[in-house]
Amino acid sequence: MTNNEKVLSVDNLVIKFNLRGQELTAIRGASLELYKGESLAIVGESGSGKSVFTKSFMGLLDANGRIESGSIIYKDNDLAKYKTEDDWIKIRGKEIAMVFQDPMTSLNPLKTVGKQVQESIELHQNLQGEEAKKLAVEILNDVGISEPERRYKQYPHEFSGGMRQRVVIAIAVACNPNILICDEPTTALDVTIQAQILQLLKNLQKKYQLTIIYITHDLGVVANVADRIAVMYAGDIIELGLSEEVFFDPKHPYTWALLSSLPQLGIKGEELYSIKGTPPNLFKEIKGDAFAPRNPHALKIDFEKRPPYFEVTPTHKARTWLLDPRAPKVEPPLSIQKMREMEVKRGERLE
Ligand SMILES: Nc1ncnc2c1ncn2[C@@H]1O[C@H](COP(=O)(O)OP(=O)(O)OP(=O)(O)O)[C@@H](O)[C@H]1O
Repeated sequence: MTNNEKVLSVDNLVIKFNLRGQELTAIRGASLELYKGESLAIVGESGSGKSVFTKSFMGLLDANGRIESGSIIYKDNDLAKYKTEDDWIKIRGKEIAMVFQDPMTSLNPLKTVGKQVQESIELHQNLQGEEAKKLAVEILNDVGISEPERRYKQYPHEFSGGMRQRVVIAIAVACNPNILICDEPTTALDVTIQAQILQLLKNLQKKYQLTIIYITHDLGVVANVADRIAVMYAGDIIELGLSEEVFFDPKHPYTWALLSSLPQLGIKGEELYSIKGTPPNLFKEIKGDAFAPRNPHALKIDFEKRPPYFEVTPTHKARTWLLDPRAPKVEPPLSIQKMREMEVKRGERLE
């Protein structure tokens, strides 16, 4: 985290969808503060609400969705109250931009990639024609596209998947946004290219002073790029902390489960941990801790009352009754304890 200046404050956000006359609560009172220049990863399994949560910052909820309550404060404005496209035009791209998983859905197949970057510059920055073109070539170069002048004139189908994702990132950067949301930006790519794209985003973050939100279901992917991690479960952020706090001292049993299921953390002889059961039905009201039915350590109160956030450190908090001083002491799974021991030893070696 580079400083304490807040760029976005989300407070108690509730988002509902209407589906064939029934109501689904996708986001259940989630709060988050985003600081200038940081990179924050939002992790959680499919359906936990990562996309809905972040799409609401750009007015991109599907037509059957609505913000029921809560606020999203950006530059003294409450985006949760924005209703019209005229309102959102001022935010989308210009202030908050998004890079989606599949580059083909964001690119126009009928326009050269250079033109698409240039149009983004013309729309969002005060530059036109040759000047905009010059900057477009520069940005293509910045995102690691070699021979940018030649490639400017090519069409998306002439690029590989990884190169297309670089173009999509170039278009987002060309809007000169404050916040860049990357929704599973590397899922569709193979492992080596994934690492290159993450490194590229890291470099661009510095150069363009971006605040980045990474959305992913794979904690392993963001281990090296995120300053902070927010863990999402059933439409709420259940743990939030600096990356090393969430990795090496996780407190919520769901975070334990998520971390233990990473193949790279598997311990020889110990069966790979998998999260049993299914996420809760979001059509129904959730009582207590949403993870309780799947939590082998659940207490009676977990089924009755939603846990508040308990502060672990000034930068780390988790919504679990296990952190209540009256709770019995429960040790995290062996793989988590081992990982922590390894980190402590590594720290001692470095001292
Ligand atoms: N238009 C919609 N209508 C009804 N329900 C929706 C709609 N969009 C999203 N949802 C529901 O909202 C919940 C959160 O979805 P969301 O896409 O944010 O999850 P996610 O964590 O991003 O998952 P994934 O990793 O699969 O993208 C899910 O239960 C999903 O089915």
